[in-house]
Amino acid sequence: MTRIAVIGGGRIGEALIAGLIEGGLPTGSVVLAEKHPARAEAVATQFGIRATSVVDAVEGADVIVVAVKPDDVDSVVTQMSKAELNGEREQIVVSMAAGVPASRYEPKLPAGIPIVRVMPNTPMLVGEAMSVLAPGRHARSEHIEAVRKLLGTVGRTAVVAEDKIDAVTAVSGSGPAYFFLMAEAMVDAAVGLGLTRETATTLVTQTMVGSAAMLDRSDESATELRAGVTSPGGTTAAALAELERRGFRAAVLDAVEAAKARSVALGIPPDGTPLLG
Ligand SMILES: NC(=O)C1=CN([C@@H]2O[C@H](COP(=O)(O)OP(=O)(O)OC[C@H]3O[C@@H](n4cnc5c(N)ncnc54)[C@H](O)[C@@H]3O)[C@@H](O)[C@H]2O)C=CC1
Ligand SMILES: O=C(O)[C@@H]1CCC=N1
Repeated sequence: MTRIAVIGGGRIGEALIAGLIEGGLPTGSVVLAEKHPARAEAVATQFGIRATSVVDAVEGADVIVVAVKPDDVDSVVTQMSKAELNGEREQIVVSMAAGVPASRYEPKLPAGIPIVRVMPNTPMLVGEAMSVLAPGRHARSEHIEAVRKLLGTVGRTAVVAEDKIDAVTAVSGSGPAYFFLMAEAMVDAAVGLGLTRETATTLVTQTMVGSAAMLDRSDESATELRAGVTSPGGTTAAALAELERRGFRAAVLDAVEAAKARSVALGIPPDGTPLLG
C-alpha cells in the first residue's frame, strides 16, 4: 500500500489529507509533519492520522508531499536531507509550492530522486481538485503515473512541462479565488437589490454550480453558452455591456498575468541566487 507523508498541514495539506481519506485511503497510510504543534494536533485528530517529525514522516513514505510556503521549502529540504531516503523503496517527492523549481530540491537530496511538481487547488477538499503535474528531470513516466493515480482520487489531473507551471498556477492554482471573488461581489449586489444574504448566497452558489456543470458536460464553449443566456435587448445583454464597459475582460487578463509573474518571482530563492529551473 502506498504510504504518503504530507509536510505542512496548512490549507493545501489539509485539503489533500481530507481528499485522500474521503477517497478511501486508510488513515494509517497518511502521516503528517507540521511545524506548529497545535495545528499538527488539530489536523491529526480531525482525520485520525499520525503527526510526527519531518525525518520520521519521510523515512517510511513512498510519496513525500511538500505543502509548505515557498519560503519554507529550503528548510524542509534541509530537514529531509537528514533522513534515510531512497532506502528499500523508490520514493517520489511531490512539491506543491508555487514557483519553486524541482531543481531547488536536488542539491540536498539523494542523486536521482524523482521530483514531481504539482499545482493543485483547494477544491481538493471536496474531491474536485485540478492538479497539474510537471516532471522534474529525474521523474520518469512511472513516477508521473503513480502521482496521477494518487491525485486522481481527489479530482482531475493533467501533465505539462515544467516551464508551463507558472501559467497553470495563475489559472487553476489561484483560479478558485477569482470565482469566489465573483460570488462575493454577486452576493453583495443581490443584497443591494433587496434580497436577504441567505437567499442571495443560495442563488449565487447554485448559479455557479449549474454553470460549472454546463461548462463541464456540454459540447458548447463558454462563448456559446454565454450567448445562449443573452436574449437580444434583454437583461443579460444589459449586464454584459456594463461589465465590458468597465473592462472586465482586460482586468481578468491582467490579473492572470500578474499571478503568473508572481509565481515566477516566488521561485527566486530568498538569497536571490537565480537557479536553473
Ligand atoms: N492555498 C492554495 O490555494 C494553494 C497553495 N499552493 C501551495 O501550497 C503551499 C502551501 O500553501 P497553504 O497550504 O495555503 O499554506 P499554509 O500557510 O496554510 O500552510 C503551510 C503549512 O506549512 C507548515 N510548515 C512550514 N514550515 C514547515 C516545516 N519546516 N515543517 C513542517 N511544516 C511546516 C506551516 O506551519 C503551515 O501550517 C504553498 O507553497 C502554496 O504555494 C498550491 C496550490 C493552491
Ligand atoms: O496564492 C498562492 O500563492 C497560492 C498558489 C496558488 C494558490 N495559492
